[in-house]
Amino acid sequence: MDAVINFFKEFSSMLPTIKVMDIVDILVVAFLIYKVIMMVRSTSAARIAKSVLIILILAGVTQLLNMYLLNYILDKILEIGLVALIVVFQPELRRMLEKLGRKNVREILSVKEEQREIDRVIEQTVQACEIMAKERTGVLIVFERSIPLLEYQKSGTVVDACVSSELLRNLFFTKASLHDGAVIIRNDRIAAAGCVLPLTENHNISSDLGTRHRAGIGISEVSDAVVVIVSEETGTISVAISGMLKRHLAPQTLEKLLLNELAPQREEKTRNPLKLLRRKQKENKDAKK
Ligand SMILES: Nc1ncnc2c1ncn2[C@@H]1O[C@H](COP(=O)(O)OP(=O)(O)OP(=O)(O)O)[C@@H](O)[C@H]1O
Repeated sequence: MDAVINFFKEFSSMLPTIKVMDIVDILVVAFLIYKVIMMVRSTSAARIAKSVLIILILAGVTQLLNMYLLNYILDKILEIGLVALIVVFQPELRRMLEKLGRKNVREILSVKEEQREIDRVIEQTVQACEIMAKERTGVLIVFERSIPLLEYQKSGTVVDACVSSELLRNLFFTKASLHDGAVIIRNDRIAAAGCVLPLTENHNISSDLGTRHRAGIGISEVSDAVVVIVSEETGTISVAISGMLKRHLAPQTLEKLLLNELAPQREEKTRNPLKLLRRKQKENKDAKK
């Protein structure tokens, strides 16, 4: 308790000495922390970041309580952990630095960059699904969220590529070697293709649904992933979330659903107004038919 009181006493004595540059310094650090949180949010990195935060808090508490041995061990864990983190997140760090090099200052300061990317990913996915539904090509796309799907990714082939309608169509093209199984999308990139997913054991689902749909529902039961399925037989588009399957979706509904699930903080009015207008016109036209 004394330590806490001392801390606040010291803090209040320091207040008059704070300069403008100190405030700028704090604001810059806060902004950088915010950017890092936005970047790792809803990824496996977020879970690891939480663990690091817990260890940091424990290290602080043990220092305050003068628990030297435990504090020493936690300090060592943090030292080794930092090196381990750099090794584990080497691909993500490399991608982040590459992105940083490509952006201008305005883009670096903008918080909308990640949102624009997820919008683009959704647009490309919907475009691909619409075409593949018409062509009767079977599709199984898994959007990873906070629960890592690494063990399922391992059953497939690493792709690590930018999401585009053309690439998705190529991956599911019936004569392509990776068309069987699922594509996993992580952090707005195609992480892997040809992945084997767990089948649902739910006996209540419609008997006209085969293994592609069962696999899509299965992975949505064991994780928080959003799964898009296109039936090879009927061309219908479905989405599985938390073990529930929404069937017979129009491309526009699919887009709305994906935006809701994958970019919930996004408001309609912040999206490209021209695109919204075009979509509205198309919806009106479809309604008149
Ligand atoms: N466990 C699994 N993980 C990933 N993909 C799977 C799995 N099981 C089956 N699939 C995919 O589903 C395909 C078989 O689909 P099947 O026709 O049995 O299912 P369906 O739900 O009736 O789909 P469709 O309506 O498209 O015919 C396989 O070729 C494979 O690509």
